[in-house]
Amino acid sequence: MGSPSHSSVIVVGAGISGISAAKVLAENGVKDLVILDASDRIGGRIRKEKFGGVSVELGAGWIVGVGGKESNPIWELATEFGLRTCFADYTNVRYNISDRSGKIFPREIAADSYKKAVESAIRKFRNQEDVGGGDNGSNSKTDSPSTPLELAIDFILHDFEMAEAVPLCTFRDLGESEFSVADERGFDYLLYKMAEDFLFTSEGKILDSRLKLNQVVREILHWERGVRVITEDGCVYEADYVIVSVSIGVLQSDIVAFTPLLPGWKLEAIQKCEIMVYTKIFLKFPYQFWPTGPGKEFFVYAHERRGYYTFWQQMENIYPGSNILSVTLTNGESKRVEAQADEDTLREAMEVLRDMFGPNIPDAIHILVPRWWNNRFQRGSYSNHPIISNTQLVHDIKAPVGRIFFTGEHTSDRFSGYVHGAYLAGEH
Ligand SMILES: Cc1cc2nc3c(=O)[nH]c(=O)nc-3n(C[C@H](O)[C@H](O)[C@H](O)COP(=O)(O)OP(=O)(O)OC[C@H]3O[C@@H](n4cnc5c(N)ncnc54)[C@H](O)[C@@H]3O)c2cc1C
Repeated sequence: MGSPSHSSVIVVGAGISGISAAKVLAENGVKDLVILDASDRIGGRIRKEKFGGVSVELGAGWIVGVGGKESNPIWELATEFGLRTCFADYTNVRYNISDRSGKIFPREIAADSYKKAVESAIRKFRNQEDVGGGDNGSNSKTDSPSTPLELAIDFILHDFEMAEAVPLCTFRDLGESEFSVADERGFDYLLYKMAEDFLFTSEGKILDSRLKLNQVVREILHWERGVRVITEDGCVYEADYVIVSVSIGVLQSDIVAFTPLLPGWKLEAIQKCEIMVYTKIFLKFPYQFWPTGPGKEFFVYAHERRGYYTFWQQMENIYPGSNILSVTLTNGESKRVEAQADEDTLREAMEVLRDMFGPNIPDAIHILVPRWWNNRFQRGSYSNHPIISNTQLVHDIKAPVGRIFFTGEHTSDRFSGYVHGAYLAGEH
């Protein structure tokens, strides 16, 4: 092993927060930096993959919060770099709910259930606010969803929208519209364009030796005058400061050891932050058998098990003629599906589709099941701070410890969970 390289700053993680942090440093004259990422690419949870002849986004796929009083910086970048997007048309989603026999619930019944679910969520939110952030158990039994329709609506509201029930900053300040990324170059094209400003690139590739991929950080030693970062393959990097941008799930796991240990308040904040697992499964068909057109982009399946292949998107708006459907699972269902063989997932998804569209639809010819929970460099999809911002928790999660700084979507006080939150946290 040669003597360790020394730089001013080491950035751990080349997701959007790590890249935006490094860019701001470079713009401010800090050019001797090193960016280490465990995987073989930049982007982290922004990740495209070729599937069924097009580029699908396994991670972030929507630019959320557009058209409000404040501008969404990711929307600005997308516009500047000509990223192809299309409007995500959720308008009719609550009326496209099928029961297990394929019948669409009548509009008035769906609307009524939806209204009740929103009212109940608002009541719960207000009660939590009154008791200062804790859940006082006010989600009474009578409020709890129990029928397949109620469970489906509860899933849409809580695992998807939330905007209608609680004043999330993203929707309140940035706007209520969402746009799907519909660009063959992928959402991560924005990261390459950002990197071009401060790293050496050629023909769409980053060739700068300051970006080091396949470097799994296992230990961060820190003392009064500097830091030392040690990777799984024994490389040692020294610097004046380190910025850690790995996900909250990675921080909760034992992959990165801090020596000396992080202080108790920091460890407590890290452990308190909840992680959401969110999985988009893609299915490719020989031909399209689902309805298309305005108000048909999303459809919902109501089952007695909450979150069981509930939320579907047809990708005709994004990639016309691609014959691809995507279904979203979350948390327990995501983990269950990650643990089983893809053929079992395909069989389950086909049973659900045959419930909705009848027995004669064709089998899917390909399936793609991302595994965010079992990816040791992610350990989940995004942070889920308690809805009522616990100011102390957010403060502690992002607070530096000596020469160690923390960034990433989970450190954003206003926009945690989102790409724009990660980007702004990195800049900050
Ligand atoms: C399925 C899914 C759907 C989503 N949908 C949306 C959406 O539609 N819109 C939206 O705004 N947001 C969405 N998000 C959230 C969004 O993707 C994230 O908030 C954002 O990309 C996080 O960026 P980050 O830089 O904080 O973290 P990351 O992108 O996770 O970057 C951290 C980097 O650290 C690296 N790393 C981890 N461990 C180590 C280690 N030990 N050593 C070295 N490197 C390490 C990782 O490889 C990774 O590249 C979604 C996320 C997922 C997973």
